[in-house]
Amino acid sequence: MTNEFVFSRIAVGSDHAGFQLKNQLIQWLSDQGLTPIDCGCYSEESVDYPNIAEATCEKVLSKEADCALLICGTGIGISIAANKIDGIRAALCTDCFSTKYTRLHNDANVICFGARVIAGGLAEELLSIFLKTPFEGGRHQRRVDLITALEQK
Ligand SMILES: O=C(CO)[C@H](O)[C@H](O)[C@H](O)COP(=O)(O)O
Repeated sequence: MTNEFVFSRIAVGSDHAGFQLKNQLIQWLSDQGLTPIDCGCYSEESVDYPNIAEATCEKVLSKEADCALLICGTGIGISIAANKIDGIRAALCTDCFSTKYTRLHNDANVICFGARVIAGGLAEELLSIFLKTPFEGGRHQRRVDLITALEQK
């Protein structure tokens, strides 16, 4: 990992369970000089995470954002929803190793957190790793291409 960010515009979305962590991480992104794009939700009123996943991932597909961060209670529901969208490779991350390798090997373009699972400090650390780690390409590009081909079936 370098100290340089490889992404600068980050679409950020959460459901009600992730609302507080979303706000913390939006502040952290701004503090790093990056550009967070807040895709909601905008309060702790209950909302449905598939709608948030769709609205947030749309920013990546339209190239308004370079990548996205999604948060729900466990991170599972919102990552399942995001991975139904063509062109999205969403990774639910809870540790440094997986976070690094989902960028190096999977070219993940969405990182997901469970706000009821990990603390804010770890989330900041993982987000930093994700945003600073480039895709390795090579044999991994072939595998990512095979994933993309699955979307056409
Ligand atoms: O979908 C989830 C589980 O994968 C998310 O954690 C949601 O945030 C959670 O289900 C929301 O639960 P709530 O009881 O409606 O707050």
